[in-house]
Amino acid sequence: MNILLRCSQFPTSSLRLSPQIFTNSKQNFTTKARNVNLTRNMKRVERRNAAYLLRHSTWKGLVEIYEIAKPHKKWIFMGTSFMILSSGIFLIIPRILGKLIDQYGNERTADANSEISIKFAHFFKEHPIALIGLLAAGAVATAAKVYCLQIAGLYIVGGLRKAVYSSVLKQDMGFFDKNIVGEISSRHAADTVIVGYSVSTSLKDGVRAVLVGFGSIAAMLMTSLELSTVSFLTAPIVLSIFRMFGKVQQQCTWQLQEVVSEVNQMAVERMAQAKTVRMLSAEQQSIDEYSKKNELVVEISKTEALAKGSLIGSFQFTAYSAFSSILFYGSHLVSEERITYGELSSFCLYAVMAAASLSNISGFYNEVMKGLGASSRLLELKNSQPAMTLDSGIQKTQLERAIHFEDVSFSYPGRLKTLQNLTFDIPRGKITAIIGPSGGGKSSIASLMLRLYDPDSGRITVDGIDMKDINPTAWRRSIGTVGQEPVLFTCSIRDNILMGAEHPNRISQNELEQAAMLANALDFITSFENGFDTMVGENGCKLSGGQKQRIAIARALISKPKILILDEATSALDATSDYLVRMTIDNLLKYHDLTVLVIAHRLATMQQADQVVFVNRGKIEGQGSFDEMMKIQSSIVEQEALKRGIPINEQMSRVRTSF
Ligand SMILES: Nc1ncnc2c1ncn2[C@@H]1O[C@H](COP(=O)(O)OP(=O)(O)OP(=O)(O)O)[C@@H](O)[C@H]1O
Repeated sequence: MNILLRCSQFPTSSLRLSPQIFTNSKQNFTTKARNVNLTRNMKRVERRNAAYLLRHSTWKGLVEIYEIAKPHKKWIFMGTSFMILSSGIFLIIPRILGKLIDQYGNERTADANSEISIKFAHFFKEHPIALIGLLAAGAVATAAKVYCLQIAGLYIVGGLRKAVYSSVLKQDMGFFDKNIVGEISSRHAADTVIVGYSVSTSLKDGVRAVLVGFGSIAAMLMTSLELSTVSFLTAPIVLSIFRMFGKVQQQCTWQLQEVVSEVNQMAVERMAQAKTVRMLSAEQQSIDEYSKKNELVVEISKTEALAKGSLIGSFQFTAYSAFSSILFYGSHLVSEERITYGELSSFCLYAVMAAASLSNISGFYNEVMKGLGASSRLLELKNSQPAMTLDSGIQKTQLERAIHFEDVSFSYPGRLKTLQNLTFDIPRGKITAIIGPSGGGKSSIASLMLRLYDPDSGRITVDGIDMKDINPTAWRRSIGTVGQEPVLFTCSIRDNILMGAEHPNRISQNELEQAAMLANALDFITSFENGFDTMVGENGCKLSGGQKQRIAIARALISKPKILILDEATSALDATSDYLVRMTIDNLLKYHDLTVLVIAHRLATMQQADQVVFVNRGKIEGQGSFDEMMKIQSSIVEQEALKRGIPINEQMSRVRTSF
């Protein structure tokens, strides 16, 4: 019975509250503190975002995006063709309009045969409806261009998103221990939007802006060299204004993205964990924290708005000054008959087009750089090579003799030794119960058995074959696993159970019901109005703890595994649910020919085991049959009890009542 004493010390993880970090936000938020905070946050954000994105804006990413874009070149080709057509039409129109204006006056006109635009002007003068037709053709070409390139952009981003998602899901568990899932999912969600926007902007507007920009500058030069010189004099002023305010605005945009994503992340987390927030009465605390972060958003937005306003204002000022100069000087040239009214009109239209295109090019450049920065982070995820590949190695799906742990040591990244020199067997067709205090390493043994991690030293063999040589996917498929805290996905009961099957569409309703019956879940599932199609809510929030547990058991059984890993629930289930889950597990353990590793917390489970392994602080401290273990453990239990100054008899009675 001494072993029972030991077990009483296992702190049940009953109310495993999510590790929320509610920072103390009750102190007064003075202006000074706010400013210090703002500056510090801005600096941090700047370091993390703007600098990162810019420094990582390499053109190398373009090559990879090109590879992803390759299968969709049909759309890009069609879109580019329509773009050239529409740009050509809209570039020729101002010239034709200028010539048309001249046709109506007595101004000097060039020889009708000397220029194609004059021929067009003659033609359109005779057939004005054709001019409308040409404009309509340009508009249709523009619409077709936008459609094709938008589709191409969507395919490219979809491809990138899929590549990143599948790469992330194939990473080894160490990757998830080292990286924060929130950050990865934000990269996946937010960065793909930035890349998507950048790709579609570059394809749709960028190339067009370059084409039209250079085309209109060339047309300006061809129309009048003198007027072009006057216009180009304003270019350095416009460029320096763009540089100055554009930079500030760009930095603010990056900072905003980062802070807004932090605010969102916090809000989503607190809303998703509303129950925990309510239990901690932390509503006001969360609202205060949210407001504090929101203030930062407003502060950065103010700077951004100021930069944006100054940029637009200055641009308007320079643009109007430039146009006024063109008109004044142009009228002077017309009066001296050095150019015609028509030429002045065409020139003005080309100047407007050039200014708009130059402004688009600058925005396009920023978008491309931002997109490249974001894509480098995504490509880093996409190209990240897992230490353990998912689908290579020997296809071992049956256990013939035993799984053997041979002097196995293991530690999680950044942790001291979690498991040390473990040697024991999990024989085929037997029940092995792992017992021991909380944090001793029981679940880590199960993780190694599933090959979620590889040992640092020693080895695990399956029928003599090193587990490192076995195909991890095939091996895991042959094992049914029920965790201590069942995780359900936000879908129907049916889909949750079928998640455990290799080929879900080959599972019949009968097989589904059988698995649910074995898991003691059929009765409550059929009592629901929608039966197996009942939606379980986010992480199964619409079900009780015991129901979730039984669905997780059904999921583990759906593929009829010959090996089972059960991490016995220690969560506080209500009496009936607890009883039903216990019954289910007890029934499963009676099945013949099933190899079971059970992380046991109950006396009844331990008693059913063929062997019991006692793990404490990462070491095996005892191993044998249940009865043998009771004898071996006595001295350890007594020592522990003495250390804590608890009379042994008192501990014994406490333990007995807990089982
Ligand atoms: N992913 C991880 N990264 C780093 N350390 C971990 C990780 N998972 C577990 N640990 C640490 O490894 C040690 C063993 O944990 P493990 O979950 O195996 O214990 P356990 O015996 O199953 O505990 P319990 O009975 O409370 O579930 C603990 O100190 C724990 O903090």
